[in-house]
Amino acid sequence: MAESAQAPELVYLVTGGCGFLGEHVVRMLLEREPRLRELRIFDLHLSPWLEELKTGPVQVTAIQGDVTQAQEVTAAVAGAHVVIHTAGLVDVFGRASPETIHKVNVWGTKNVIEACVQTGTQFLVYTSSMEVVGPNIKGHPFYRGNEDTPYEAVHKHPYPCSKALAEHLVLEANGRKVRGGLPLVTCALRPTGIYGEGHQIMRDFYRQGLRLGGRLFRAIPASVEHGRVYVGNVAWMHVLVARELEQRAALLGGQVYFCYDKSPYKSYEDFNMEFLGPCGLRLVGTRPLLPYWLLVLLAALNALLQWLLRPLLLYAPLLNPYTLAVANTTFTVSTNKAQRHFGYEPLFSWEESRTRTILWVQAMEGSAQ
Ligand SMILES: NC(=O)C1=CN([C@@H]2O[C@H](COP(=O)(O)OP(=O)(O)OC[C@H]3O[C@@H](n4cnc5c(N)ncnc54)[C@H](O)[C@@H]3O)[C@@H](O)[C@H]2O)C=CC1
Ligand SMILES: CC(C)CCC[C@@H](C)[C@H]1CC[C@H]2[C@@H]3[C@H](O)CC4=CC(=O)CC[C@]4(C)[C@H]3CC[C@]12C
Repeated sequence: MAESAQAPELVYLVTGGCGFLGEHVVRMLLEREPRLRELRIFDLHLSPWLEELKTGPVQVTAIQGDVTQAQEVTAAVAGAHVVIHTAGLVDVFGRASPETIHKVNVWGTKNVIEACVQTGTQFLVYTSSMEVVGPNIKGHPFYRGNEDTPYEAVHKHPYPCSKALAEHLVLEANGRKVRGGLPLVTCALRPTGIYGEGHQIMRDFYRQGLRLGGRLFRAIPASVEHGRVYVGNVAWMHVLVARELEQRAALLGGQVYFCYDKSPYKSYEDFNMEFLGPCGLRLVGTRPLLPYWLLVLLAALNALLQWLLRPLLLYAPLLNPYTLAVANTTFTVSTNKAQRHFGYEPLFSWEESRTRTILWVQAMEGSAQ
């Protein structure tokens, strides 16, 4: 992958390229990777916006496929120089079964690794998650931690368990010989809670606020801090690390990096209000309106209802014992590992990230503005 002023030569594959993060990675690659010849977008569900990308200079190939199907993955990977594996089942609400989450996130990742080995693709970037580290089941805070901060990472929920297993597989595969004899170079990026244009949970909070007459009610103390990162910066970090994997294989191979930017540390709800506030919503209460024990009870009741109603319908509210525990535990990162290892600097300032997200919320149908 030596730098050349000649015709673009590289083929990239983005799995999950039609998802929230995947779309930003795809658009960022088209904007910022001049050596790109072909961009393959692999997803279970292909989005209509892909069509508009097909008119540009880079060949955009949309592949409808399932990461759990090894042959489909191998066919998509064959001939690619770099794979960015963002596809995953992001479910902490009990919509999918633990088996399905495991199948997509762990087997799917295994299939991607094996496809690289079989076809001779040498560079693999995996979208992991902060959830691989924590918050753990004991609710220990992780305060301004970095990649080396000791923390008891103990999980029970299927989503973090699956991300941890998949990340382990990716890192373990670093150095394996791919077809042709060259070593596979892998790394994992661990975003904290991602926000920005296309963020489904932000959309849900906004709509809920509109339904409640422009109000949201504080549930979590303002003192609980959450690490959040703008989707454009997460995408940029993927593009940059993918580009640098060949040049700095010895340093980057087998490494994990938290995704970070200059977004402020705040509670989950106060952070959301940075965008929802200018769009006409108000967060009621300086303290949680309900006592914590009552929230715990309601979360447990929701879990029970989900289980009881499962044969009849899918009941998957935002509040459950897991989301309450995550929302109620401080988890913030402070690191410069990505900057030291591959020169990452956030592409979007906090002000830009905020403005872009606000404009996106305002553009939503039924806006309070
Ligand atoms: N949203 C967040 O705050 C965070 C997300 N992540 C990770 O980032 C990645 C992307 O997440 P989001 O964009 O938020 O989720 P998303 O649900 O918007 O995107 C995931 C994409 O993967 C695709 N996909 C799901 N199952 C598939 C399968 N069997 N075969 C092929 N494609 C499949 C979906 O169709 C979707 O387009 C995931 O791996 C997730 O674990 C990590 C940290 C935070
Ligand atoms: C009503 C409740 C009291 C508050 C609900 C908020 C929760 C839905 C969200 C609070 C924290 C979020 C998670 C966090 O940002 C880390 C994540 C990383 C991922 O890889 C996937 C998403 C998530 C688990 C994210 C999910 C929503 C929250 C639990």
